[in-house]
Amino acid sequence: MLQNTPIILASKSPRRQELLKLMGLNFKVELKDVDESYPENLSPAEIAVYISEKKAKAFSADDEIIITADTIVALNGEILGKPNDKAHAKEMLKKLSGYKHEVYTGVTLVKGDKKISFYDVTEVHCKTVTEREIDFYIDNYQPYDKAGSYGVQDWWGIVVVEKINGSYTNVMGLPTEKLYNELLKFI
Ligand SMILES: Cc1cn([C@H]2C[C@H](O)[C@@H](COP(=O)(O)OP(=O)(O)OP(=O)(O)O)O2)c(=O)[nH]c1=O
Repeated sequence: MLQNTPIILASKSPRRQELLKLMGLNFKVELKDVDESYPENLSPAEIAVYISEKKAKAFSADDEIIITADTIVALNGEILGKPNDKAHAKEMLKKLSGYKHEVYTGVTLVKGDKKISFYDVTEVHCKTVTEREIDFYIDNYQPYDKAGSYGVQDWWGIVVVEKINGSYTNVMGLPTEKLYNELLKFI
């Protein structure tokens, strides 16, 4: 069973750690700084997978399965990563207000010389919000560590997201449904 399989989660994301715990998996966290630049000509799905593979290359292990991931927000082809500051977060959230966008999470699994990469995409519809509501959100929820400057798991998801089409956990940072199926290929 997966629960006895040793796993390294190579991610500082508290959401990813929370989701693996909810999956009942036995894992430890290892961190390394990785340059997250990518070639300009890639699609959003390819970018998410490319960066997750880049993160995986920084690690090696024979007995454990290494899990890396990268989540990006795409709005009409524009990539929204993590904001640099409040003004940048505000700019992103104003763009997301009233429109639908996609969230892509790329995942790479490595054990010894076996590697599997995949991604999932979720469509997220946001209601229109005012500048005051955006200021309130940023000041109270500090979404500086989140792609697209929002967390579907916090106020923005509870109040602003009207509907999603696809995996909720994928938006949070790990498509757990697909991840479970892919992990089974290693045992
Ligand atoms: C869209 C969205 C993103 N996020 C988070 C998930 C990720 O932590 C972050 C995207 O940045 P990532 O670069 O994917 O991950 P990270 O920098 O947090 O951690 P690491 O690179 O070490 O794996 O945005 C949410 O928590 N909720 C959301 O709704």
